[in-house]
Amino acid sequence: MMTKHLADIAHPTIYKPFPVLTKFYNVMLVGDSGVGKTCLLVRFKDGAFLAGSFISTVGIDFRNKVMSIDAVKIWDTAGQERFRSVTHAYYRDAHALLLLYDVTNKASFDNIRAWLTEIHEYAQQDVVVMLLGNKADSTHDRVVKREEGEKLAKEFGVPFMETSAKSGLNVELAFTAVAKELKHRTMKEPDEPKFQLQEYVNKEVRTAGCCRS
Ligand SMILES: Nc1nc2c(ncn2[C@@H]2O[C@H](COP(=O)(O)OP(=O)(O)OP(=O)(O)O)[C@@H](O)[C@H]2O)c(=O)[nH]1
Repeated sequence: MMTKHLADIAHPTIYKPFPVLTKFYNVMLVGDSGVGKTCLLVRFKDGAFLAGSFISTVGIDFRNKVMSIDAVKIWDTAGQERFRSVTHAYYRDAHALLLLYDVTNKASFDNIRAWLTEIHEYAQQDVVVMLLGNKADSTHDRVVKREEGEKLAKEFGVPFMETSAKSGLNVELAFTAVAKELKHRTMKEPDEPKFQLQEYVNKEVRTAGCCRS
């Protein structure tokens, strides 16, 4: 066990206590089963990809991550219908929702409208929602074009990007962007302009297959 000596405590330059984090933003991952919610969380949290056999989330799970902006508590929900009543209970505490579909699965894209209806029903009115087209690395199996995701996002007025839990494409950005928006809302002076989430995303986003990803 580590001990702290009084002599160290008397010299604040030597002993700096850890900063006390007072704020955790709740970020919830939602979308059909198998779209890659758990993988996205693991990629963001640990920088790794969970390849191989697919183990469905049961109910709900969470992980904390301290970012340079602030800390986030990420709630990984089960996409399976049978857990829906469990996950509904968590919506109202969510500050942001990352809504995922899988670019290789048309049904998961078609279900986005139903997910948005559900969000509307159970989440707070001012919740930050971002649409993510995951598995953008799967070039050969892709059935949903990036433009289709962009169009749907525009229709609902939410920011959009494609991600890949496998390659890491835009994963950090998705979480950073919502954390920046939330932080800005909390800290903003009354006369300060609003944080332009969509503009920030447009500036930072990388495209699948592009050399900059
Ligand atoms: N190619 C590719 N495969 C992915 C990606 N993300 C997830 N997968 C695969 O997709 C499958 C499902 O991933 P999960 O993260 O478990 O899906 P989920 O959305 O959490 O599923 P539920 O827990 O049932 O809601 C796994 O076999 C992953 O390896 C990705 O970005 N690219």
